[in-house]
Amino acid sequence: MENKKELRNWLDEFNLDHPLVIAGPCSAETEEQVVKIAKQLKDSDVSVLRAGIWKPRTRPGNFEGVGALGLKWMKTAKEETGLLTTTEVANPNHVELALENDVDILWIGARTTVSPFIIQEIADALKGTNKTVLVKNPVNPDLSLWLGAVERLYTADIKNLGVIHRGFSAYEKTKYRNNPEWQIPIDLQNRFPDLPLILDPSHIAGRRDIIFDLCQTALDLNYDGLMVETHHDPDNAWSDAAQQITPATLIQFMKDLKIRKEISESVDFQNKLNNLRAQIDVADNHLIDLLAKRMRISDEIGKVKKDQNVSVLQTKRWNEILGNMVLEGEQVGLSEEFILRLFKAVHQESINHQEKVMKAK
Ligand SMILES: C=C(O[C@@H]1C=C(C(=O)O)C=C[C@H]1O)C(=O)O
Repeated sequence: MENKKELRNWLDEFNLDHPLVIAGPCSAETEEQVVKIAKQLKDSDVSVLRAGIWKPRTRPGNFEGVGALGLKWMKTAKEETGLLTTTEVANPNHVELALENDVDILWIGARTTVSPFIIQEIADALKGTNKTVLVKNPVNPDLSLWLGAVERLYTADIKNLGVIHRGFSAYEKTKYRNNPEWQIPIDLQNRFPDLPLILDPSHIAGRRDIIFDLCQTALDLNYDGLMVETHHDPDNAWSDAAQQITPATLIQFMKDLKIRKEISESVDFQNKLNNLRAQIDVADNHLIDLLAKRMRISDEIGKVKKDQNVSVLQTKRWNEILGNMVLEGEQVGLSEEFILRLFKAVHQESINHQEKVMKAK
């Protein structure tokens, strides 16, 4: 699959002067709830109503969705508000029921994207339709798995495609429910600039107080849309209560968010940008020289260790460096998260260098 302008045709057809907004409850709970939320979202920037019908849960015993009945409620909501509808499908039976009930856009969840078998089954079930399918990132931070699922659908002749960034699970606990790992969707945009990219801030955040910030970051990174979990009474939602916001809050967010353009024709802006970018280029070259120098020193340490048959990894020394660098970084405005990532990468490269020295005949 190659990048093509046509990849964004389905999105362009919305003819919007703002990002595409998909909103609605985590789960469809009752007909009244679905219709009520849809009505509160109508006459705003929201174009598509979302609701989970089948809810794959991490552990059994939680509310697992109302099932096919909820699709009828979404149809009613669509008739009453004119909003399009979207839901998650996780198998061919879901696809069949969604098609029967006139769901406009289907999305594939993070736990489904990880399985090429199921993606193929879903692709087969969609053959011959012109539905738009949005593929959420897989739970693990793996761009090729994500793009593999998209490609599989594309090859099965499903041409109206998009991706949803919902964050990635991580072993280490952070302030996010799912780590954003912004680098992955940035890489994805590099390879497929015309594949519509939508942020799901709700699943990244897991809590409502950082949703606005995530949305703004996405707009700063040229995302094409937002999919936000929205409930008329978030605290009493049957699933994901902590991360849902009210329709009124979302409507206010859409007023407060700054929509960026990718370029500006202003000559003054171009001059300033060129000047600063030249300074970045110089700084980057310094970084490379410095890293190369550090690795040459590490190679020397490798030789000394080899002579004495001492192990490459020196945990005590490494922890001292890490602790010191976090403190140093803090003083010059570099986040702990960044310092840890940076130095872990530097340490790994240093180890690779020493390994090479140790293994050399
Ligand atoms: C360079 C060394 O070897 C390894 C690499 C380190 C580094 O790159 O800073 C630190 C400790 C060791 O795990 C060393 O022992 O000092």
